[in-house]
Amino acid sequence: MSNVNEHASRLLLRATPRVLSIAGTDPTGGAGIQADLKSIAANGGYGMAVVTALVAQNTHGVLAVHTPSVEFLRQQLDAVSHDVQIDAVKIGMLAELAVIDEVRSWLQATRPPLVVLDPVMVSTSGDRLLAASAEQALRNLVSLVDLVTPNLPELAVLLQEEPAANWAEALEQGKRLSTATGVTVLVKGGHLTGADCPDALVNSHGLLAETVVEFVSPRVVTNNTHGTGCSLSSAMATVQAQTGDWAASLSRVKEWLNDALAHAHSLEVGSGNGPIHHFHQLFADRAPRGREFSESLWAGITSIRSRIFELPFIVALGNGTLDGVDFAYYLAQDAVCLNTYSHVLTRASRLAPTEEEQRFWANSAQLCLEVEAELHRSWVGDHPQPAPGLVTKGYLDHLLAVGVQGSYAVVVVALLPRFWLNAELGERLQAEILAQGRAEAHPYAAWLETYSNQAFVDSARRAVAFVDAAAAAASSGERQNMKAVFEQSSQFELDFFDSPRLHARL
Ligand SMILES: Nc1ncnc2c1ncn2[C@@H]1O[C@H](COP(=O)(O)OP(=O)(O)O)[C@@H](O)[C@H]1O
Ligand SMILES: Cc1ncc(COP(=O)(O)OP(=O)(O)O)c(N)n1
Repeated sequence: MSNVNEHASRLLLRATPRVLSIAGTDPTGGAGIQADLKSIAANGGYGMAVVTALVAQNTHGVLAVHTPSVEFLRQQLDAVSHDVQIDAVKIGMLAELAVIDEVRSWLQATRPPLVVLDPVMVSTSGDRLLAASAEQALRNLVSLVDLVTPNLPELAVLLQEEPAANWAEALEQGKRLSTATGVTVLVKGGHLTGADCPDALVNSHGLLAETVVEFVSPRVVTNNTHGTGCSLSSAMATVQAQTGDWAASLSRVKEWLNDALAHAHSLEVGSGNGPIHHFHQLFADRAPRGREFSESLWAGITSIRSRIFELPFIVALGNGTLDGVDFAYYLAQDAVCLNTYSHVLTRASRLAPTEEEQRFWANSAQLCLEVEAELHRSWVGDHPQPAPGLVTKGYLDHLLAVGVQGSYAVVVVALLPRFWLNAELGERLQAEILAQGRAEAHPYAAWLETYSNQAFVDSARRAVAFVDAAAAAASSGERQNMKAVFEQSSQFELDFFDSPRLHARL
């Protein structure tokens, strides 16, 4: 423990260290032991847990604390240490004096090779997690550990000083605590304000390359900071048991923690200060299931979809007041588009991994050519094919580039918005017309039928299902690429619907 040389000689590095958390509970899973176990696993350790206190708490605060007897605490501690070789210990909430004394006695008897102490005193919600009468005992415990990780109010209590008002003062306090205890102090900047969130390892006894080794990361704008201190300290215990280098450990842990904060909102746990996303890396890498991927694509273009329905072209198309010049421009450009679209569909068919998909994309390519011919017969007439307008050209260049360079997954996702957005548009406008009882009199009802008929809607559904299957087989990097390409094609669809307003009368 605290003695530096002793620590260095006894610390055996392990790829999967066995890490014991001695801490209180959080039934919502964001802080305490539940957070520690996730944090240890997310950082590559095997987590174990001894409960010091049962805490009825949630993302809003603490309702009650029940502290089991110290005899039972010791039985838990002994049950682990009599059987398992412990590589690192993280100590969190200790609640009261008797608990601190028992943990201290167990540490002295067991002498684990690496101990990190998070001196938990008060939660973010302002509730006490350590009896005021136990503060001195906690101060005395610091010199028995290898790393102590106080937040700014805790650092002040340990030193019996006023809380630091800024980062420079915090570092000075960290130095004083290290000098007094011989221990490395992780000074944390979470409670400060500012665009950055600094943390620093401070050791006044020459253990580090410099007395202060600082790491700064951007401050994540989020309310979901519940359990960050717990997660940081248990991650530090885990990674230090793998690397044996405090600076390298903090650098790695801070990067992980920052991403866990940035992804926290996706968990949607509780209505107060939610937990961080410990397993964001694992979730990002795992293959999506069912319609998960397409649902995330669809949700990602919510604003594009709303903007399409607000376009003057679409509003006028729906209520039948669309100017013939705009409609003619749109149809002529659509005919140009369909031709190239058919080429890219043929490419998708060539790349498709199953016969079913090959047939589907090939049939769609054929249908496109038929719709193009029908457009000429019924709407465009014998007018010569116009040059592609600016938007059409941009969209076609995008589709052709993806068609030439993209994998099957990327090609089909580039084609998807045309199926999906047109099916949505056809269905919604057709329903509007029917609701108004104007199907007979509506000038564009026959054209809208192309996209609202059941066969087209079914095709769109199958295209979505094939994209989901392709995403499930893709790497996470390729899925990111798919999402970007889908958004680009969707943006082009929006611009395409708006192009008559901008270009029809030039
Ligand atoms: N909004 C944030 N953005 C980035 N990092 C943060 C943020 N809030 C806290 N942290 C980091 O979380 C860890 C815990 O910090 P802190 O809030 O100071 O302690 P505690 O959770 O014990 O009160 C530190 O590494 C700190 O830099
Ligand atoms: C059981 C338990 N232990 C510790 C805390 C405090 O967690 P911490 O990571 O310091 O941060 P906040 O949750 O206070 O933001 C806790 N709440 N419960």
